[in-house]
Amino acid sequence: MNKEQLVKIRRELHQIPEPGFEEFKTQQYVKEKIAGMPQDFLTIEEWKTGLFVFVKGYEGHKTLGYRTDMDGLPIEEKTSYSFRSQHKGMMHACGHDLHMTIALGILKYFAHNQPKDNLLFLFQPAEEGPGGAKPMLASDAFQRFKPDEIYALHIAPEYPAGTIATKPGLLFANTSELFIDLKGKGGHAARPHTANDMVVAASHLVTQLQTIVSRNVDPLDSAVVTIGKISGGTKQNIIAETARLEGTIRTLSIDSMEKVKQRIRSLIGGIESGFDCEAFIDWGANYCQVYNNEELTQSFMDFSREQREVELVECSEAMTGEDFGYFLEDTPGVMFWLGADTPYGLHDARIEPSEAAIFTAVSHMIAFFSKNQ
Ligand SMILES: CC(=O)N[C@@H](CCC[C@H](N)C(=O)O)C(=O)O
Repeated sequence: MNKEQLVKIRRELHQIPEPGFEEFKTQQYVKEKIAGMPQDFLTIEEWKTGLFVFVKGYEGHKTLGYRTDMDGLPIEEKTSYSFRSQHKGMMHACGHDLHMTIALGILKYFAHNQPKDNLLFLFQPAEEGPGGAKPMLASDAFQRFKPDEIYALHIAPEYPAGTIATKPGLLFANTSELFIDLKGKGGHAARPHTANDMVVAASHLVTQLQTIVSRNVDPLDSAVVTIGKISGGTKQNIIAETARLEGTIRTLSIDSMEKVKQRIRSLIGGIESGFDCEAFIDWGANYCQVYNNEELTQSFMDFSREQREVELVECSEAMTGEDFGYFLEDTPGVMFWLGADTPYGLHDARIEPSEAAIFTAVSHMIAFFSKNQ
């Protein structure tokens, strides 16, 4: 696939971001692109709103997996693009449009040039939540095609295009979503003594949650508790009967995740008794850490170091989450960051990743998967 075709695909995908497990147009688009490739070595199987594409190798002694995510985020786009999202309130703000384009670019090459080993391409829905990796891993199709190794990438705004950054072992954190509903008693704004205000209770809780990382987690470990959304009440002169906090927890160690959750339960117990209200916790989707296989990562890094068009960086672990961690629990493999050179971070409405990153990744992964041919 030439650069112009790759850019066209990325821009078309950018315009149709969809939520997790609702990637209907995206799946259709990807299917049409694959249908336009030679079919001789391909077996395609739909899985929910995702796809498995198996490429039969001419020797086929082992199977190498390559996974891309597919979903967008509920963000109103603020880029300068002429090809902005056509789905109001949704945006590819985490690079999944680039990730899918890269997967299609690699796949097209091997649809034309039969690989020695089998390849399995996984187009995975719902990475941003509620998590497509775990059920995809448990699916019959995955168990049938079962890769021996698995690879994936994620764009990294902070590195220049042409950079690949990774490390053996722990790369991304353990995560848990966090939803807390508070229920008190509504009333007239002028009569607070007859009501039980959940805006006040929620405000106290948000402040108390900030003490977990600073006071309860070992300073030499790392954790994050972020409340990304708070809602409650109905009108400025009505005391709120309910409030809801939505957030996420990140920890580098598995033990700290349990400890943070325990502290959240205790603080919520305190809010319930202190504010005479009821509280309900939902931990939402939990993702295990992304842990790169040491040996495969060393060999991927050695290979990358030798490629002149790539700048390899050995990075530190990050507090981002990725349900690709579930594939790595099952199958040895490697995840890496792909430099995409934009001043705006992941999940920012203004992010404009460099499309040059697509070309780097496509040629790098074609060379990597071809290295033993
Ligand atoms: C790479 C990236 O940004 N991943 C997401 C994963 C979301 C996990 C889950 N929905 C949560 O919010 O905990 C991230 O936010 O790190």
